[in-house]
Amino acid sequence: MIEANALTKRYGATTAVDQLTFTAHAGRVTGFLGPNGAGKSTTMRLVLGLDTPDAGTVLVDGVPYRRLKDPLRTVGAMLDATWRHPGRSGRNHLRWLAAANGLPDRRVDEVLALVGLTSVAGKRVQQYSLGMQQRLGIAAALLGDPRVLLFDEPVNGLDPEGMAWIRELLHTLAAEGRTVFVSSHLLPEMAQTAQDLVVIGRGRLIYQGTMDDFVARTSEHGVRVRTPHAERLRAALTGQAEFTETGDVFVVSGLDSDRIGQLAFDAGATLHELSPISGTLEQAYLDLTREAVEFTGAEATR
Ligand SMILES: Nc1ncnc2c1ncn2[C@@H]1O[C@H](COP(=O)(O)OP(=O)(O)OP(=O)(O)O)[C@@H](O)[C@H]1O
Repeated sequence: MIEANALTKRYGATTAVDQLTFTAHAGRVTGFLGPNGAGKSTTMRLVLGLDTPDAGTVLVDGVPYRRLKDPLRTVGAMLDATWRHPGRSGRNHLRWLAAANGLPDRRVDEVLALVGLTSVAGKRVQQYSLGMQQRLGIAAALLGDPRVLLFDEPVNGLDPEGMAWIRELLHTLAAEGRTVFVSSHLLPEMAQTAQDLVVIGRGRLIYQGTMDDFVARTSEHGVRVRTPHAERLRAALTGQAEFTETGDVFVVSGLDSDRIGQLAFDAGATLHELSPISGTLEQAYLDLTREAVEFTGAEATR
């Protein structure tokens, strides 16, 4: 479990993390979302004791990182997958990490197998593709068999196969009872990966809860209806619900599909389609973060 309580970090005049309180639970994949500059990387660094908070606390399985007796056995992280040790092989990189942290050498081969790098373990990391570097970063995070895992943008630059592999791995790690805390800018990918969400904007919490509840908040709800009898349907819906009309397609909000079907039937309007529109993570996210976006599109393109 990761528990942040009123966590605050300032850099000069910038408050990167502002009174942030959230919990990432064991046995769940928690997605960490926020616009650029919202404070995600800073938060992850605070969790890992790489930075000191100005106020508040963050605990990893009940203990501040710096007081953990065996940090690598408690928490593993992949913050910057492109960091590498030029000239060293993947296996030697992990051996070096294991030795520095008092972990058994045999664990190196176990994690190499776990991430599918056994056959290239002797190759120099310089020659690794981005996908292989990501896998090596994940292997390093898993080295101490930790209960808590943090991944910053683990699918960045990966092909669909690589993304599917990471998704599967994160699900497995959570199913084993671990806490998995992961940031990503790829919302459709996150929608398939995370069960819980922590969303921040300008360093502050704007949502904490389940993915399902978050998506249910979206304004993109309604029912799509297609009819050759637009006039009859329009008359039936007027005063009963809000709707938009484009050709023979109506998008109705405020009534469920059972009720719309009944109204259409009573009005003698044949329906060729009656389908609820479910919200997407992307829509819910855009709705919620609109005001919290630090750099608007206009500013970002300057
Ligand atoms: N070492 C630092 N010195 C000064 N300012 C910093 C430092 N690290 C972060 N910041 C500032 O703190 C804010 C939060 O940055 P952070 O990198 O945590 O955001 P982020 O959500 O990870 O962004 P991105 O999605 O772009 O990676 C930004 O305004 C950033 O410029």
